[in-house]
Amino acid sequence: MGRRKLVVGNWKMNGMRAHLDELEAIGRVAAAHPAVEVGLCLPATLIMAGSERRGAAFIGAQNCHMDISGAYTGSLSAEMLCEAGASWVITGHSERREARGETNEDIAAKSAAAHRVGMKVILCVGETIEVRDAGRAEEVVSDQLLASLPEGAAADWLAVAYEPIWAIGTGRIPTMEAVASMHAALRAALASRIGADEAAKVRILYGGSMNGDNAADLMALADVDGGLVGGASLSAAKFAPIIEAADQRMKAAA
Ligand SMILES: O=C[C@H](O)COP(=O)(O)O
Repeated sequence: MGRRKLVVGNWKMNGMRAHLDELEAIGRVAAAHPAVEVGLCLPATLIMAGSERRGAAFIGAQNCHMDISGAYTGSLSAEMLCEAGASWVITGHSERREARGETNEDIAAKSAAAHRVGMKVILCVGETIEVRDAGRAEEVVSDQLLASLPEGAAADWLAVAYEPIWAIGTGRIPTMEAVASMHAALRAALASRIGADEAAKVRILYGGSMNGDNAADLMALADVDGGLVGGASLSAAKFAPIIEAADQRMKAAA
């Protein structure tokens, strides 16, 4: 049995209650493509309302704290997000690694905290353009993955998202060969830690300027198991072709 494609929108710091109509429309697209697992990682303010109108899409969060509770003004625990309706959480997004100084250790701890309350995790990794140009992308990103991988990582609760930082929101993506090679390297890195059988079940998503024009090519690559989508997930009209591309690949592989 192959890996089920996973297509997740990351709304980042976008979305007010007025956008819940769009979320509902995405939930309907998800319902029309049950072979694909579809989700939306929302700003925390929309998680509760979004989870009531999500249709067949799951709702996720974009970050969580590593502790259960405590004096952390402005932070949210995994348990709080889960109670609000989030079943998944993104950890290690480059926008938090860079701007918030999150370390690999923080990310492993956040991922473990989410798992402890029964949430699933999308763990993000990716290289800068300087690292890519220096020809060190696979080595650096594989090391980053192993350093931020939580204890006991397993395919039933952890997915990985490869997001080249220079491709996020820029309209640029790596060559298909580079994406294929990176995803294979990441699976090999996972295998070295959790064993080849388990690594073969982990879904590895591509993220960074994925859209309706490039999704089919990206998802046709052997180790690309879906996408983590920013800008193109904000409307059902732009997100639907990506979900459809994933559905086509599921049908082609069946
Ligand atoms: O989490 C999503 C990624 O950062 C990709 O964002 P983007 O699709 O807007 O390039």
